[in-house]
Amino acid sequence: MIVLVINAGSSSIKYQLYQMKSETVLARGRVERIGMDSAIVTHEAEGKPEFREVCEILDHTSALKRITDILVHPEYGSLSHISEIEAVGHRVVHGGESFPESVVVTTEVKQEIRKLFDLAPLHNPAHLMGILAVEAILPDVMQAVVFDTAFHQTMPKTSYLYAIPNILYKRHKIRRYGFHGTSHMYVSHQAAALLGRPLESLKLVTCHIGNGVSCTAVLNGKSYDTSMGMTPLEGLMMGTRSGDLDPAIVSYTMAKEELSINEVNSMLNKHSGLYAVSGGLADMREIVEAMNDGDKNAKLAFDMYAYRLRKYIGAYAAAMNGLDAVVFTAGVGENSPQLREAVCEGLTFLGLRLDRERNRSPERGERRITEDGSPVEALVIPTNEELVIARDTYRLALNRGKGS
Ligand SMILES: Nc1ncnc2c1ncn2[C@@H]1O[C@H](COP(=O)(O)OP(=O)(O)O)[C@@H](O)[C@H]1O
Ligand SMILES: CC(=O)OP(=O)(O)O
Ligand SMILES: [Mg+2]
Repeated sequence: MIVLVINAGSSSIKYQLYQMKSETVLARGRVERIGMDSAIVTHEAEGKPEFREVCEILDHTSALKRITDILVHPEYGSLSHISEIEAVGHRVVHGGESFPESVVVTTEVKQEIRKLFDLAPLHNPAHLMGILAVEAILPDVMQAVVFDTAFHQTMPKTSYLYAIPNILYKRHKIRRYGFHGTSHMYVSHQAAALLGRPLESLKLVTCHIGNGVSCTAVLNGKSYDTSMGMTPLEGLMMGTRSGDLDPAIVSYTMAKEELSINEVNSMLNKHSGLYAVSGGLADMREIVEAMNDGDKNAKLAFDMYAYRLRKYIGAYAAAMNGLDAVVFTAGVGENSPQLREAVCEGLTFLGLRLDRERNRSPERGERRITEDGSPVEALVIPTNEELVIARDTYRLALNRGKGS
């Protein structure tokens, strides 16, 4: 069975085309910097030349159209016709409490995803656009959704409740959900394999550092605590999101600046984080470049970002009463040795001894970046949310009696 996986992030769509019987990736690619002045499209397929273009792509729907065109392109594509795709699996960021596991898309599922728009304003709208765009291009294909929130359903009440009146949880399900769960789950399994130890015996802090950023305390293979909360706004500093702040700032800013609820939400989600502190740069590559050119605001943004990561790692080591390894993953975590160094620098007290050369090596793939014998390890593990989504989609398609 051929399965197409769509991972629509806030600023990118990544996709992979799988032959599931052998779990082979037939093609993969990404559209990055969606909605910015120039988007970057990259695509590679087994036995075909690589494809790359820089063009203007304003929204997720146009991005998906570009992807399906490339998949059937005579020179770069892997399919003769788009109908060869038998199932499509989507990443969906917010599943609330309705979806503890992956499901097949139905009218009700789409309604639920829509109901959660307010709780994941940068993501759920993009996911639904993706689902609708696939419906338009492949009306008969089975679609499944795999939720970022599912892995964190194991968090204890002490982690997921807010210290506010309980009626708000009862009435409105106001609690912490956590996100990037598919990624945190995948890298924890890979970390255990790399360390050669059972996951059930490990205390890990997994750091998913992409455009969105979250850390998870993974205790004995389960999510014990995570930095994102009811929405993907809580926790660490991100590309355009503030992360943690004093909640009183919201009403105070609304009063002082005469802002509406939407305006203040937009400020915290789209105009804060690296972007706000650096004075307009949300992309870590640009931050590092500006910082190396002596830009003081970019340096401050970078330092705050790294400092906050270090604080969370320390807090989670305390939460688990110990730490075996810190795992770095996603766009920044996998590709920025400077950031990893800045985070690890202050963790020697925990027994994490970074090996600078290993950290800076251009090697890709899963690897240790600590010195031999370091009591706490640091690992780089490229995430593979797509593989987890493909497997769940395949399982759901087989359950419905579709091909093999
Ligand atoms: N070589 C690199 N050095 C530093 N940052 C990088 C590098 N490559 C990618 N990134 C950063 O990764 C981030 C995007 O990560 P990604 O996981 O793809 O995000 P998302 O899925 O949230 O869209 C961007 O901030 C980008 O600058
Ligand atoms: C939940 C979230 O922040 O996702 P992303 O990192 O893809 O923006
Ligand atoms: Mg992502």
